[in-house]
Amino acid sequence: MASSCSLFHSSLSSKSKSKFPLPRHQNNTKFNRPPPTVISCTSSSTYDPCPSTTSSNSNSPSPLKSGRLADENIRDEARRHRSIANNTFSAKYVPFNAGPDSTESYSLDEIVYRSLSGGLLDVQHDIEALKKFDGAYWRELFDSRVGKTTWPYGSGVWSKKEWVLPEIDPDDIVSAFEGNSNLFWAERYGKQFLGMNDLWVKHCGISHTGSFKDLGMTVLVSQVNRLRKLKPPVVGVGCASTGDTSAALSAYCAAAGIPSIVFLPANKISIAQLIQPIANGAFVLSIDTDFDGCMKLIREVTSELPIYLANSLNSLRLEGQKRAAIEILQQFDWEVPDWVIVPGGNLGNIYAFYKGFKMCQELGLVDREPRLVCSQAANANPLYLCYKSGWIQFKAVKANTTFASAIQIGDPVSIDRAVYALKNSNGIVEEATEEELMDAMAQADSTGMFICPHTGVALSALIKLRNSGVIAAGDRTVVVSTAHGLKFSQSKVDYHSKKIPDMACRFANPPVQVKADFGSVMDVLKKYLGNKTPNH
Ligand SMILES: Cc1ncc(COP(=O)(O)O)c(C=O)c1O
Ligand SMILES: N[C@@H](CCOP(=O)(O)O)C(=O)O
Repeated sequence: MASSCSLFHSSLSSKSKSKFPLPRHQNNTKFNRPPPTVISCTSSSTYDPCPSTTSSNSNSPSPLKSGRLADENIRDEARRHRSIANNTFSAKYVPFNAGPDSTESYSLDEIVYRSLSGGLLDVQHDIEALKKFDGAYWRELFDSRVGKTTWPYGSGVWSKKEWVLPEIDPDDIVSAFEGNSNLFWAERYGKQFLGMNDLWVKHCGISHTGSFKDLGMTVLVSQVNRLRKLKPPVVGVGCASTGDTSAALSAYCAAAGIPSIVFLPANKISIAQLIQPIANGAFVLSIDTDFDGCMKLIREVTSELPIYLANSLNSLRLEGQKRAAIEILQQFDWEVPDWVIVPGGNLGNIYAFYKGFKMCQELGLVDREPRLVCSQAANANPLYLCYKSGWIQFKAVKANTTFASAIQIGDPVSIDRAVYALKNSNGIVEEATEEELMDAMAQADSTGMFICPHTGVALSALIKLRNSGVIAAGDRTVVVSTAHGLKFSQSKVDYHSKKIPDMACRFANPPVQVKADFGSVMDVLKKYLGNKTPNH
């Protein structure tokens, strides 16, 4: 931490004379300068995406039962399986939603977050190359990799490597074998509260750092790991965060030995989230502003210093996150659900889901896409307001305090991506008041889950759409749970202690204080049991 500190302080003082590569096309007024030199390299990866088609050295000792040699680790094994054939697949940055005449594109080895016009970028895969294999091929390949420890396919993200970062060498990959998260059948919750029997909760928060951010961060940090071997180096990786991006960034960077820098809005994230980057050795700045203020600062800073931007403005992140959509289809044996409901803040994830579903349809793994719902906290609802205006007008808002603190965002960077995803999936936007989201969370918890308030926001949308008949009782519906409930225990403590001003906390279940004697304990138990009827 001390060395990081001095490194960045000295860099800050030499602000205008940076000799490091700077990102292209920052569209902040401060960034109106000619695009600086960027680093670029031609990919020479020769890794064969399909291990079954590779051959190993015939002079090598005989493999162990697992396929690994006696003195090999899983990375060594992957290295031995490298093919001499050229990699068939590739991807590049292009302007997001560019017209057919656009020729602007960048190698993924360039440091670029914005297009020449200042718009967002997207990672575009060589779809024609991917289409040389049919849907059945891809389904079978992906299915064959689930539940294995083969590097890097044991990861739910890298099991789809050809669709994520096809050209990266497995040696550069930084992975915690993220993904492969539980798709939970919400049997009791669905039946009891919504009359549904095909309701599922995709637990993306049951993950290495407790949120879906791991899915995108393994991709971003792996690419940084690769870039750092090129000249000149990327010194560190930075983000603004409401607590989950920072946790994922710091963990993946720590695993790879890369410095991470996180900008956090002071007193606006949970204690669990605050301690995550601290424990992982990140350089943590607690800044007296909100998330939108931190986001503005990190964009300015990353245009001046050799710090790679890790927020979802960087379209690499979404390549990892889109994989959750593919995994949902896979978990349903490639059947498409009717609805997928996602809580939205900075709005990268809703587009990532759209993109994952779209790719599966385009490449013939499935024949349609689900309808998407994005749900926001009413206290931070710029997308909802835009949707209500008939998509006519987007206006950033001042985000107010919400228990769903990770989505307390008023000026989402991916607004254009979200609008595109929702328009193209016949999507819907909903909002949830504080009471609605906390009640939904408490009810879900009472059926055996332990969800975060953001998942409460998504469930509130489901409740509204069921009540209005938009979502039918028999519709197969997936609610995306984005973080682990344990990160947000304080909100549950407040709710169950009925300590929240102007909130009835109708489903609170406070502990009963009882004297330490047999009679007193028997009295309260008899009263409790008397109120219960057996539940068949
Ligand atoms: C727990 C949680 N849920 C939902 C979101 C919203 O995701 P996005 O910013 O991609 O809309 C975030 C972060 O913003 C988050 O941390
Ligand atoms: N909830 C996020 C907010 C930033 O989103 P990002 O996807 O753009 O990094 C967080 O946890 O920081």
